[in-house]
Amino acid sequence: MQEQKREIIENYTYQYSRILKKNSKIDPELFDEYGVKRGLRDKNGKGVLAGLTKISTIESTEEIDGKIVPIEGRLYYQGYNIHDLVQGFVNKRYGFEEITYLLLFSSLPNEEQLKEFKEVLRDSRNLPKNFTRDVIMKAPSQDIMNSLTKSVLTLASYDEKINDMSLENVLRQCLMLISMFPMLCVYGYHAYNHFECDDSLYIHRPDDKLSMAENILRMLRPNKQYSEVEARVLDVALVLHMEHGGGNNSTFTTRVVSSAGSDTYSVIAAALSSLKGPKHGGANIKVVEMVQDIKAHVSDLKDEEEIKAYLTKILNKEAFDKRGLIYGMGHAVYSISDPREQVFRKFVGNLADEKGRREDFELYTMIEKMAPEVIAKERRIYKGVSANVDFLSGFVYSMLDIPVELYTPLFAMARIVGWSAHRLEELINVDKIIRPAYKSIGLERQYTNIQERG
Ligand SMILES: CC(=O)SCCNC(=O)CCNC(=O)[C@H](O)C(C)(C)COP(=O)(O)OP(=O)(O)OC[C@H]1O[C@@H](n2cnc3c(N)ncnc32)[C@H](O)[C@@H]1OP(=O)(O)O
Ligand SMILES: O=C([O-])CC(=O)C(=O)O
Repeated sequence: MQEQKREIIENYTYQYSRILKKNSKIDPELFDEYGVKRGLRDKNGKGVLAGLTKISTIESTEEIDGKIVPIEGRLYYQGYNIHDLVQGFVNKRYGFEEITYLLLFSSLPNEEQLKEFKEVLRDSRNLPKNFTRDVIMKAPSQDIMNSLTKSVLTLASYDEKINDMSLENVLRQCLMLISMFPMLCVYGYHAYNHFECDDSLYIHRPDDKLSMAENILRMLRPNKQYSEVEARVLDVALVLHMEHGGGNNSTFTTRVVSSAGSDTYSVIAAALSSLKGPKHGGANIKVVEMVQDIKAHVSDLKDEEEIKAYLTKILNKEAFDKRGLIYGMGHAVYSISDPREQVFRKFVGNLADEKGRREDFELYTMIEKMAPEVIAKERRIYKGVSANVDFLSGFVYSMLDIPVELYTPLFAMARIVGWSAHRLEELINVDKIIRPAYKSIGLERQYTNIQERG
C-alpha cells in the first residue's frame, strides 16, 4: 500500500515538474532587458551595494592609473590584515577567543579583557538540563547542519527572553550560541555515529580550562586526546572562517532575517540553512567527495591531461554529482587568490608530510592548477577563478581525523561569530526591513469559474 502511494506521488511530481518548468520559465533575455542583476551582481560580477559595515573588508581589485586591476585577495577583520592577526597568535596562544572579541567589540582585547571574555564564554556554555538526551539524541541524522539547526531552534523554547531585542539580550544570546555550537555539533555527530553507524557513544564534557579548538577535539575523540599541533591547526582554521563581509550568502541571510525583527535563534537557523549549501560552506564536504571521485576514475593521478579531461567532464555535468561545478574553486569576490586559502597552503604541505599524505597534497595542487584553466575554457569568466577557502579546509580536517560530517559544522562553529557581529551591527544601525523589488512580467488574466476551466 505504502509502495503504491509512493508510486502515485512520484508519477504526479514527475508530470507536474514538467508543467512547472514550462509555465515558470522566464526568457533569460528579459533579465537584461529590465536591468535585473542576476545574483544581485552586475555584469562584471560585482555585487550591488546593499549596506555598510565596519566588521571586515575584502579586497580583490585595485585602481592603478585610473584602471581597475585584479590583485591577490586581501581580508581584514576590523581593519587588521588576516595574515597579521594569524601571525600574532599562532604558536603563542589560541586565537579563537581573541578574534571573536575583536569581531564583536571592534578592538583587540588586552590580557585582562581577554581573560574576562573567556570566562564569560565559559559561563555562557550551559546547555539546558537533559538537552543532549531530549533534543540532540532524538532523530539523529548524518546531516549535522540540520541537527545543529534543530538544536538552535529548540534552545529558543528554553529562553524566557526570546523576543527581547535589547542589545544586551541579543549579545547574551549570541555569546551563548557561540560557546555552545561545538557541543551541539559534536554531540550531534556522536548521536549519529552511535545510533546510525553502530559505533560506541561518547559524550565528553568540555573542559573549562581549554580553548574552543582544544575542546572540539577533546569532545570528539573517544580518549579525549589530541596533540598541540592538531589543536593549533584547528584554531587557525576556525579564525580563517569566522567572518567574510555582509554580502556572503549566510551573512546576508542573517541581515535579511534580522531586518524583519526575528529573534536570534530564528536568524541563526536561517543563516545555518544558507551556509550548508554546496555553493557556500557546504563546498568543503563536496571537495573531499570530488577528490575521492577523481581518485576512483583517473588512472594516472600524475597525468595532467587525464586530470584535465576528467575535470572537463565534471564541468560538463558528465561526472561526479553532475551539477557542473568544480568545488573549492571560484569566488564571488576574489579572482587571483583567496587569502585564507593562502594561509592554509603555508602549513598544509608540512602537515601532509607529517601525516603521510604527500600524494594527496600533490593531487590537490594539481587540481588547483588545472581547474581554473578548465573553467575559463568552458564558462564566461569575468574576473578569473582560483581556489577558495573551502578547497583545502576539508583536506586539513581529514588530516586531523575529523569526520567528514563535521566539516561544514566546523565552518558554522566559526562563522557564528561573524553572523553575531553582523546581527548586532544591523540592529544598531539600520532598523529598516530589507525588501528589494521583483519586476512582475506576468500578464493580467480574467478569472474563470471552476466548471469552465479546461
Ligand atoms: C566560503 C565560500 O562560500 S567560498 C565558495 C565555495 N563554493 C564552491 O567552491 C563551489 C564552486 N564554486 C562556485 O560555484 C562559484 O565559483 C561561486 C558560487 C563560489 C561563485 O560564483 P560566481 O559569483 O558566479 O563566480 P563568477 O562570477 O566568477 O563566475 C563566472 C562563471 O563561472 C562559473 N564558475 C565559477 N566557479 C565555478 C566552478 N567552481 N565550477 C564551475 N563553474 C564555475 C560561474 O557559474 C559563472 O558562470 P555563469 O555566469 O554562467 O553563472
Ligand atoms: O564571500 C563569499 O561570498 C563566500 C565566502 O568566501 C565566505 O562566506 O567566507
